[in-house]
Amino acid sequence: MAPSSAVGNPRNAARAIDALRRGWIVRIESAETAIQIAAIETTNAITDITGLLLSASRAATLKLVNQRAAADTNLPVCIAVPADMDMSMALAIADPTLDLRYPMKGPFAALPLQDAVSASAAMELARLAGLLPAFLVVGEGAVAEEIVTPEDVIAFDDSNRLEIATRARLPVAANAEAEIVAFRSVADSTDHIALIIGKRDQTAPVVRLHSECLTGDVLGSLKCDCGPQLHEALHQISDAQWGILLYLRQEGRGIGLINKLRAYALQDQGFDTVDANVRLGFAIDARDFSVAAQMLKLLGVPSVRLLTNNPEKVAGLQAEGIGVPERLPLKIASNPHNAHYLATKRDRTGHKL
Ligand SMILES: Nc1nc2c(ncn2[C@@H]2O[C@H](COP(=O)(O)OP(=O)(O)OP(=O)(O)O)[C@@H](O)[C@H]2O)c(=O)[nH]1
Ligand SMILES: [Zn+2]
Repeated sequence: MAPSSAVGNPRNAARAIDALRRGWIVRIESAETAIQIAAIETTNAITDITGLLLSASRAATLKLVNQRAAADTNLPVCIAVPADMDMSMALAIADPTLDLRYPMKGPFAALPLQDAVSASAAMELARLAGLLPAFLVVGEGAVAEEIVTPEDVIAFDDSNRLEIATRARLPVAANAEAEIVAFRSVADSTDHIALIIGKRDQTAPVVRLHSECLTGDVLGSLKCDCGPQLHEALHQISDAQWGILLYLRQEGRGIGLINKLRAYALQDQGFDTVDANVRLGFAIDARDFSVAAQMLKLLGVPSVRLLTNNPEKVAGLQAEGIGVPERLPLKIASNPHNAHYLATKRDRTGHKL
């Protein structure tokens, strides 16, 4: 289908995200066709199920690749409803973390995908809702709670403007001279935070983009390096003339807490951090660092000395017009629980360690 030039309405996407989290039916309408879906993990007892819509990588795990044209291997897949399917079987088909518990599944038959654009929009809605990208396809007899178009989903992503909501003094352990600035996100409830440390001058500040990690930041998880990186960054910023920590609400590299914990469950089964994300049906890294660029612009900061090992962060800021004259490495000693994770970041996602 040719991409439509229709202008989307982010409100429809916001309502669709809410509906999917509640287990309600959402109708995705494109110029030519419509598909009605409900998220497998939140829905119960929906009748008139005509298929299951799964991510491309879930299809690969379920050995559905052979049934599709080579050109389609990045597209979601719709499969026929297996005989006698109940919701626990649907969940076993959807959720890769259950594969060891329910190894005997299939064979499955792929159905022709009516509308690849709508199906891809469904995958993005799942990520935005923090849900597994796996849906029941519901027949036309059912009444959808919300109607959304693929353009609405794009408009939702594009509409995520930030504004400074409030600011206050916040003495922290690393430095008593700090100010916290809260940014309200217009489109969703992911409010971001900046902590400005030291006395502002004309030089480029030392800046850290820290993506939220509840397990590492709060619980002291040893599986990643987030907690120690956060504290090391605060100290390095504090040692500089001035600097800013941007605390970005991008839990799990943008797939949300629950999906990150599913990735951890897959890591318990032996998959590394990259393969776990892919197996769940997500990008390796779903973060959008333009949000950090927006925050810096609102703070009046045109260029930064960036504390990171991740070249994507440098590129992400530069792409939005923020100068990065210098990258400062952020080295943390590994422990037996995160050594493999850090090696994977070095070997598979280009981190400079
Ligand atoms: N999906 C997923 N997310 C993870 C995993 N481990 C950590 N994270 C998330 O990864 C993010 C941490 O990334 P950062 O430390 O900001 O960035 P980075 O890409 O490691 O780059 P640096 O700036 O070099 O630290 C947080 O959002 C964590 O929740 C994992 O195994 N799976
Ligand atoms: Zn972490």
